[in-house]
Amino acid sequence: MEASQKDFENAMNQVKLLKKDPGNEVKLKLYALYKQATEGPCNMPKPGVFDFINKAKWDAWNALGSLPKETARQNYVDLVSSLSPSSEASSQGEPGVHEKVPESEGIVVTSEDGITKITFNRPTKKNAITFQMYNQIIEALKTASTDNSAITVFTGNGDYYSSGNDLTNFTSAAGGMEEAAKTGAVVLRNFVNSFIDFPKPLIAVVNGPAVGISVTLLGMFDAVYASDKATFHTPFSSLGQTPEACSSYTFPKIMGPAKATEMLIFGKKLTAKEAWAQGLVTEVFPESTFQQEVWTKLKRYAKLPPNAMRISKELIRKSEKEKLYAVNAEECTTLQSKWLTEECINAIMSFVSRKAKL
Ligand SMILES: CCCCCCCCCCC/C=C/C(=O)SCCNC(=O)CCNC(=O)[C@H](O)C(C)(C)COP(=O)(O)OP(=O)(O)OC[C@H]1O[C@@H](n2cnc3c(N)ncnc32)[C@H](O)[C@@H]1OP(=O)(O)O
Repeated sequence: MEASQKDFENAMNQVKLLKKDPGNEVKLKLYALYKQATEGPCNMPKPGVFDFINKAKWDAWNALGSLPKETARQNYVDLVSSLSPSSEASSQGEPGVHEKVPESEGIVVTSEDGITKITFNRPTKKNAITFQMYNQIIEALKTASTDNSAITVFTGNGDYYSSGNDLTNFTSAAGGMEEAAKTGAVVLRNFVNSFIDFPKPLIAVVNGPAVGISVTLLGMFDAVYASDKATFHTPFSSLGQTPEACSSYTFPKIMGPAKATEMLIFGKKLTAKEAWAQGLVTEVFPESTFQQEVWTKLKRYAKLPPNAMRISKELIRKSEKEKLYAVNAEECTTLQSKWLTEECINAIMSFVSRKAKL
C-alpha cells in the first residue's frame, strides 16, 4: 500500500523529533526524497563547485531521476520509520521527548595531581576537531601555561584519539570558500604557534587511532605514549592537502626523510609499534594496561620540580623556535591555496556525501 499524505506529514514530524542526528548521508537522502515527493524531478540549476552544501543536496536530488512522486513519498516514510524505533516514534507527547540530548563538549579540561588534561571529547565523531575546538585548545593551552600544573596531557575520549580536522569545517563555513580558506589559515597558524610556544612538558596519551593534524602535532610534543591499538595516519595526498603543524620539518628530523615521505606524501598508516620504531612514539603499552601504566608514570613525572622541567624544555626548544614559526607560516600559506583546488574540494565533497573514507 502506498503512503498517504497524512503518513508523509507524520514522517516529517518524526524527523524533527529524532533524538539522534542520523548523519549527513541519511539527511541528504531525506532531503532528496522530500524534494522529489513534493516537487518532482530536480529542475534546479546545478550549484557551483564551491557551494558545497547546495551541491551535495542537488546531487542527491538529481540522482533520483524521474522517480514518481508517490514512490518518493513512500521511500521517505520507510526511511524515517527505519530511523525511529517504535518506542521513539510512539512516545510523542510523553515527558522528555522534547528534551534535546546535550551536545558533547568539544574538549574537556581538568586539572589534578599536577597534571592539566585536555581531552578531545566528540567520541561519536571520532573526536574530529571543529573550528570551535581549535580556538578552545588555543585558550586551554594559554591557561595551562600559567596554571599550577607541572605537565599538560592531551588524550581522546572513546575509541579514537582524534580523526583530525573536522572535514565539515569548510563546508559549513559562512561566506565563500576563499574567505573560509583565509580564516582557516589564520586559525591554523595561531593554533600551531600555541604548541610551539607552550612552556611546560606536553605529553600525548594516544588511546586509539590518530589521523591528520592529530598525528602531525605529535612532532610538537615532548613525549608520546600510545596504546598498541593506536594507529598513525596522515592521508594528505588523498585529501588533496599538504602537511601542517610543522611536520614537513619535524617528521624528517624525527624519522629521516625517507620514512617521513612514506607517511606525509604516500599516506602510509603506521601501527603504534612502527611509530615507536621511527621515533614518533616514546613508548607503546598493551591496551589492557595502557591507562593504568601511563597515568601512574605521568603522576610520578608531575611530581618532579616544575621549574627545572620548564627550563630544560626551553633549552631543548630555544634553538628551533624561529625555524618552527617560519615552517608553520609557510605550511599555512600552502594549505590556504590547496584548500581551493579541485583535488581538495572533491575529496572533502566525497567524504561529506559519504562516498569515500580513508
Ligand atoms: C572557517 C574554516 C575553519 C577551519 C579551521 C582550521 C582548519 C585547519 C585544518 C588543518 C589541516 C588538517 C588536516 C587533517 O587533519 S586531514 C585529516 C582529516 N580527517 C580525515 O580525513 C578522516 C575522515 N574520517 C574517516 O575517514 C572515517 O570517519 C574514520 C576512518 C576516521 C572512521 O571510520 P568509521 O567507519 O570507524 O566511522 P565513521 O566514518 O562512521 O565515523 C563516525 C562519525 O564521525 C564522523 N567523522 C569521523 N571523522 C570525521 C572528520 N574528520 N570530520 C568530520 N566528521 C568525521 C563521521 O562522519 C561519522 O559521522 P555520522 O555518524 O554523522 O555519519
